[in-house]
Amino acid sequence: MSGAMSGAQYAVEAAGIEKRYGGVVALRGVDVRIREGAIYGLIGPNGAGKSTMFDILCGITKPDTGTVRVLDMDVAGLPAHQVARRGVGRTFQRTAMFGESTVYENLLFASYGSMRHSVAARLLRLPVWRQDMAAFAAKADEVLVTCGLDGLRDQPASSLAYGTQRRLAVAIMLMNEPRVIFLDEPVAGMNENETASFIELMRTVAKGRTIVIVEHDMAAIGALCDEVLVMVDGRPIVNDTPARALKHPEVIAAYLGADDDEPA
Ligand SMILES: Nc1ncnc2c1ncn2[C@@H]1O[C@H](COP(=O)(O)OP(=O)(O)OP(=O)(O)O)[C@@H](O)[C@H]1O
Repeated sequence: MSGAMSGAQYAVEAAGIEKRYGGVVALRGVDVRIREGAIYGLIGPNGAGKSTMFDILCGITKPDTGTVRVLDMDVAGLPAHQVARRGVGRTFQRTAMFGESTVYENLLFASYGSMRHSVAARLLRLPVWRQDMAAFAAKADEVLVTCGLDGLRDQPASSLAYGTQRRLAVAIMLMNEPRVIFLDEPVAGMNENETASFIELMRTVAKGRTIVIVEHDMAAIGALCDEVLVMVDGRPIVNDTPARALKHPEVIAAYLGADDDEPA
């Protein structure tokens, strides 16, 4: 692997990651170091091991071998829900939300886990409940504006256009104030305008956060990422800026050999 960038603080550090599924070797020894504040892409042809690596970095899949630290947590040794509670957010390819509920209600549901009040406090409208709800309302207002959803708060989630639903998925994630965000193919299925507006949103959201993206859309990767790791056949090939990584001879050869993506 060549061209790794230097940086003092890493939000994500994984070393020696190996993973097998029965006889299939998905990852053959992958190291990743992602600087705090970076927008970092995992790319490569189909079957390269990107999704497996991504799931390992955010704690959903456990590696067979290797260590993973995110925000100094030992992610490989923690249950996924604990990782999620400690500053790590993730969106999924299939949008996870309550379709019949409004945009605002979806934000409220996402916030219950971090609220302090009991059911009794809510029923009795005790001060602890009022404080939680005031904090929620302030946060929700901020997140709705950031995500361009402030005019849509009372709309059922299922009535939103696909690209807007994806922005709601980001809003839901932002309610828990993640410091590291994992985005799984965020612009897949979006039209050109939706993609452009999503990229704009990600630039805003990236301020003060680290973002890790798996994405097949190379234009989106080029527009967003400071740095990419190109994986081929379970191995890291190059870690560099998108423009330089996509000129690497092994990367060009790997994409030419695949029938799915084009590297430029
Ligand atoms: N749950 C699983 N069971 C068996 N094999 C798996 C499983 N998940 C992944 N694999 C295999 O591991 C390898 C890496 O898959 P992975 O999905 O991580 O690649 P990818 O780069 O994300 O591919 P794509 O771009 O097509 O999503 C592939 O050979 C895949 O078939």
